[in-house]
Amino acid sequence: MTTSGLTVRAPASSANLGAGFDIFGMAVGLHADIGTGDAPDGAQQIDEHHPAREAFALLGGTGPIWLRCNIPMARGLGFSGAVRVAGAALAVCQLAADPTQAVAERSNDILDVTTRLEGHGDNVAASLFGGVTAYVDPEARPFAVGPVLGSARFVAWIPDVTTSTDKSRKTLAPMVDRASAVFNIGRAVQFALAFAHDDPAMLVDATADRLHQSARLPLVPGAAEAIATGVAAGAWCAWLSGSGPTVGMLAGPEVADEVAASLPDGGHTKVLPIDPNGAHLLT
Ligand SMILES: Nc1ncnc2c1ncn2[C@@H]1O[C@H](COP(=O)(O)OP(=O)(O)OP(=O)(O)O)[C@@H](O)[C@H]1O
Ligand SMILES: N[C@@H](CCO)C(=O)O
Repeated sequence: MTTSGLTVRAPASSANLGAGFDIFGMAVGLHADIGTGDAPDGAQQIDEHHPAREAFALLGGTGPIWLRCNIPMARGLGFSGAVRVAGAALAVCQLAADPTQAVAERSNDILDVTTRLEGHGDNVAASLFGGVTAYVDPEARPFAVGPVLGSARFVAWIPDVTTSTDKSRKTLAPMVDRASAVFNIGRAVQFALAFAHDDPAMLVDATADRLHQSARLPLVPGAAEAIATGVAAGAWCAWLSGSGPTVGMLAGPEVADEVAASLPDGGHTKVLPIDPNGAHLLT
């Protein structure tokens, strides 16, 4: 809390995780803080057109709000999902008799409003609940994340270009063939089983995809190379993060820096933890 207001934090997210298009999400250690009252250093007041403000207003929030955020926009790291979740969560805290319980008590409302605003629930489920999630309409199903995969590092290769998620979705074919559907179902199950067994070996090849990556990867120079190079350097798996342009990968903590160092020019890298917490009131 600031001296005169409330502050809510929500993490960035990587969506799809390969085969789980519009389903899987992973919260990662970059954050959007949104608050009422005095804005701290580095924060900006946000206007009525901002995605966070829309979510805040839809859940009954009133008055000026500010944003402080280290999530890059339009890079496939769930900026819009995180700020919408933080805005919606701030509204329920503002309205609650006990703000400390409000995000948990009204998580269904936050998920519902932010999914409608986003048009898909994968990013917001991860930003709201933390960890690794499956959005199975209309609910979010958090994965159990055991000690081995809980200590994994999310290595991000973040190109200098941006991708509009809305525009990118419109370029995807509306129909998929049965073989591609079967391929993706198998990989998505494999990915979920890797977490159920806390077994990184099962992640190998689990992020292959035939629903969206083949259309999107050619639009990002260096992205296919980043996937191949990261896996060759020791990452268990790699995928196009959300609609891109970022490539995400999971690696053990002992090789994560080496994986990051191997990635091609044309993007900067970050080595981040999986964020286990999701949206919460900062104390
Ligand atoms: N100040 C603002 N006012 C209005 N809209 C904004 C503002 N800041 C950001 N946005 C909107 O936020 C969205 C961010 O882009 P987009 O949803 O494509 O990327 P992202 O959330 O970072 O990535 P992804 O969902 O692929 O992980 C855009 O729709 C942009 O118009
Ligand atoms: N599932 C969404 C995620 C966007 O971050 C997409 O791939 O368009």
